[in-house]
Amino acid sequence: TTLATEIAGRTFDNCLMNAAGVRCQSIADLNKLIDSTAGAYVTKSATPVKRAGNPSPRMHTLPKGSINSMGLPNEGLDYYLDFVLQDQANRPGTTNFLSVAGTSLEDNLSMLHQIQDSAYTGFVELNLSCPNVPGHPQVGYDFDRVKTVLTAVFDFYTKPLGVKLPPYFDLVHFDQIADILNQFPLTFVNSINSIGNGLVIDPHAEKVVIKPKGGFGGIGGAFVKPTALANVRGLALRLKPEIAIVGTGGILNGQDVFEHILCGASMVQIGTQFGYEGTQIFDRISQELTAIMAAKGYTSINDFKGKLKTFD
Ligand SMILES: O=C(O)c1[nH]c(=O)[nH]c(=O)c1I
Repeated sequence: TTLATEIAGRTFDNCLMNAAGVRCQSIADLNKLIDSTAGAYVTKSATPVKRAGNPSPRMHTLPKGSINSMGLPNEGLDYYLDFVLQDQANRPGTTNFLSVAGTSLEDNLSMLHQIQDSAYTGFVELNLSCPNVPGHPQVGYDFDRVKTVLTAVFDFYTKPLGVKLPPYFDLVHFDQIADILNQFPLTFVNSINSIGNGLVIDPHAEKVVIKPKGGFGGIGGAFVKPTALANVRGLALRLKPEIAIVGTGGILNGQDVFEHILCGASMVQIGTQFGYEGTQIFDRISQELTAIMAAKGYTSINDFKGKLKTFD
C-alpha cells in the first residue's frame, strides 16, 4: 500500500502535507516538516517585506476547531525564497510549495516576477483567500478580480502555480469560479482556506477569544469538514482534468483524508490539527489511512480518488 501521489508530473511519496500558515513561518518549523513523514511542505504566505501581523491573542483552538486572525505575519518573500532554493539544492528531485499573499495586485506581481526570475523549480500557491487583513476583502470572493489577477499573472509566469481559494456556499458560485479557473494553465487549486469571519465566544468571561477585528476570524478544524468536502467535490466535478485539486479543511484522522481523496483531492493539507499535534500527526494519519485502504483492498490512492458515489 502506498500513499504516494502525483501532480503535474511531480511525484510525492506521501499525499499528506501541512496547510499554509500552520507551523511553517520559521526555518526551524520548515526543517521539522522536511524531517517529518509529510510528502511536502508549504511555507507561510509571504508578502514582499516582513509583516508583524495582528495583535495577540490572535489564534484560539478548541476540540472542534480553531479561530484565527493572524493578519498575515511572515518573514517576507526573500526569507522563504532563499529557504526553498537552498532546499531544492540540498534535495534535488523534491517538489514543495511556496505560498504568496500580496495585499495588492502589484505586490503579487512583483513577488511572482522575482520567483519567475529565480532558480526556483517548485510550486507556487497564490493565496487569494486571506480573510484577516483589515481593509482588504478576499480576492477569491470577487470573481472579476480573480480573472484580472490570473490574466496578469499568466501574462509572464510560466512555472507551476496554483491558487488557494476560500470556501464557496452556492453551486452557482462553483460554476462561476470554475469557468474562470478553467481559462488558465493552473497546476492545482487548493480548497479550502478557513471559513472567514466566524466568531468564537467564551461564555464564562462573556468575551470573544481573539483580539483583532472584535473577535472575528477564520474558522478551521472539524467545524469546516462538510464545507471543505463540498468545495473539493464541487471543483473536482467542474475543473478541467489538468488542474489537480489539493484538499484542505477538517482533517483530524485517516478517515477524513480518505473522504477528501474520494471527493477528488490529489494532495491533502492539514492545518488546525497539525498545529495542535505537531509533525507526529503525519505518522499517525499515514497509518490510519493505510489501514483504511488495506481493509478496502486499495493499494494506491488512485484506486479511489474522485470515485465518490451518488444515489443516481
Ligand atoms: O491571518 C492569516 O495570516 C491567515 N489566516 C487564515 O486563516 N488564512 C490565510 O490565508 C491567512 I494569510
